[in-house]
Amino acid sequence: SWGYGPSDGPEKWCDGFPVANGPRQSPIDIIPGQTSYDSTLKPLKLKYDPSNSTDILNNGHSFQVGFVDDVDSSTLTGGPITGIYRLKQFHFHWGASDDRGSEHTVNGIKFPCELHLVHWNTKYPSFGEAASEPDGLAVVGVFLKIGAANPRLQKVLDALGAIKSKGKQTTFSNFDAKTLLPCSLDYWTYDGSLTTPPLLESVTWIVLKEPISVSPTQMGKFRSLMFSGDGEAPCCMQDNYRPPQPLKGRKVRRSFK
Ligand SMILES: NS(=O)(=O)c1ccc(B(O)O)cc1
Ligand SMILES: [Zn+2]
Repeated sequence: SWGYGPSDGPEKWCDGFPVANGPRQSPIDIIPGQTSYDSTLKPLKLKYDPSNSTDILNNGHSFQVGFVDDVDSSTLTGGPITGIYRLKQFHFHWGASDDRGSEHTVNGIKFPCELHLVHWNTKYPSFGEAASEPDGLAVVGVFLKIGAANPRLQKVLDALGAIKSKGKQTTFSNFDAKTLLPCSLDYWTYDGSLTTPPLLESVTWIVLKEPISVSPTQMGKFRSLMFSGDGEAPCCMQDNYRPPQPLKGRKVRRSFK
């Protein structure tokens, strides 16, 4: 299946997933000077119940923290979306070194890491159904910038020892995803896609302008994970990011002046 190497990486994904060359692919390079302020955009409302994180999983492409999503306990409302979207999971993308790793870029600048909080529209019966609808998903993207160690992030990183290789999963309860958000919820928004196969064009992207901090040592913890499973040739999980894709005429709006 697909990966991030020379033989199975982003340049090859169009072979198995032709939508890779579609009209609303993600990520993109955000050029702030070319975005339009939209005063009709509402403030983002993220209501995350700290008690409903469930597990942490190495899925062979990243690691993700899962949430109970059979009730409206952790939700996204407001912002550019209408209705209620439920938090399903969050995960990250990062580089082999601190000079790259984010999927979205700003004026061509790459950050060392990017957090994605994945939500699905409750007008559809499940995540799987929503993922194939043009208004099915909303992903909040948060940049991580090198600076002081982030104590809230450290709680997630301390669990990585138990999920080093592909397929490993362990319980991860009572984690409040809100603690990973920056002070300001100012954002850019545009219509896009999943950034990994199946690359479905069902995502309203909401990229926060303010990054959160991560230390070089903490970045090293991300890179201690493996793409590979137990018994396979060990392959460090790093550079698991798709580069920016053509805008193809799309408008990027911003919620702030
Ligand atoms: N990287 S992303 O947030 O666009 C994303 C989210 C979910 C899935 B998925 O559930 O397959 C794939 C990519
Ligand atoms: Zn992602």
